[in-house]
Amino acid sequence: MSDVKEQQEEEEEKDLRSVLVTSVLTLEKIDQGLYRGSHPWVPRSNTLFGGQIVGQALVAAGLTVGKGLHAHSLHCYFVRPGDPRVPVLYQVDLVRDGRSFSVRSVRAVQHGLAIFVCQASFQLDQPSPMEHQCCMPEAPLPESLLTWAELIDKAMRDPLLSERHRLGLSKILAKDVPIEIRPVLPIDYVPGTPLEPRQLFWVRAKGHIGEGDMNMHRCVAAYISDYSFVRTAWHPHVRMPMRSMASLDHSLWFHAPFRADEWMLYECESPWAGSSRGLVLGRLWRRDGTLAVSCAQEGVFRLRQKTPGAVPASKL
Ligand SMILES: CCCC(=O)SCCNC(=O)CCNC(=O)[C@H](O)C(C)(C)COP(=O)(O)OP(=O)(O)OC[C@H]1O[C@@H](n2cnc3c(N)ncnc32)[C@H](O)[C@@H]1OP(=O)(O)O
Repeated sequence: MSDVKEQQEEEEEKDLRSVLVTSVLTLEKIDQGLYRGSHPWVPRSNTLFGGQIVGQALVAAGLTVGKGLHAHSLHCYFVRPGDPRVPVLYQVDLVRDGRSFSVRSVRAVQHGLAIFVCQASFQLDQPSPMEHQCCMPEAPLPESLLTWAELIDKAMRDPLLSERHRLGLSKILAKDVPIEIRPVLPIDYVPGTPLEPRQLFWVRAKGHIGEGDMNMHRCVAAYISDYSFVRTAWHPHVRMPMRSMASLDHSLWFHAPFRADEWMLYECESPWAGSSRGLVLGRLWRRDGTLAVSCAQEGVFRLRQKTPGAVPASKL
């Protein structure tokens, strides 16, 4: 094969690789245990996407552990909104290296202040006869479902949709998110329709990641796991006007190997909301029914108090 053709093929292969791996989760090394991350995608809130910070922090921690160690859990707090105008610095503290486990503490900093802190633990592969898991919920296969974008496109063709909602949906469509979603349960295209505090959707990274490093698939899953997660707690309350919503913390446990560029079923459920907070629990399933990842997150929801005049007449 000629050099030019080989180079061309290499370039094409590179283009097919997920942008999550080639840019979002590629960190620049500044010094020992110090890394810099950039943000190719910024949500409409104009603060940094929590999943990106979690994913990048896990990449930074993983760069400091020995070969053969894989992330099995991490526990994070989002303490300040991230500023999309400047990069994020990740400072990794090598807390302990034991025979089986290595623990790292990561502090994400902008403008000299912590925006995020987390602890991550890595383990050498240690098979054990003690094994069990619960069952994957039943769901139609992803190939039989419409994508989120197709569903929104369909909703936008509804002649009864108001101009305001049409504009909102077109903004969602315009977002170039590096993940693909196929909802199993109905989603709230039209704001104001209360739903169960539950979500079920197939999800995978856009593009090809390949077998690669198991830690990279875990970092991609960390990114994906924050997408649309916390709003599960908001589903039954959408009629209450909201001033702001943000994730406060995020925890992940990795159970079995998986590929983040292959379809996984994301099961999200909110068992509780109160005190301006909502708790969401999640499970990422491999399509063969293996439980790959468990997650938990609490979010803060600041609602506008209804004025006494807003009480419906039927309740007076
Ligand atoms: C939703 C998609 C999922 C995501 O990815 S979200 C992105 C990841 N998460 C984040 O960026 C959250 C980062 N963390 C934070 O911003 C703060 O920790 C968080 C959650 C706001 C809590 O902070 P606080 O302790 O309240 O901090 P603060 O005093 O600086 O206030 C921040 C804003 O909240 C307001 N606030 C605080 N207590 C309040 C209250 N009781 N009632 C109404 N408003 C209240 C406060 O005025 C301030 O508002 P503003 O920003 O000045 O407009």
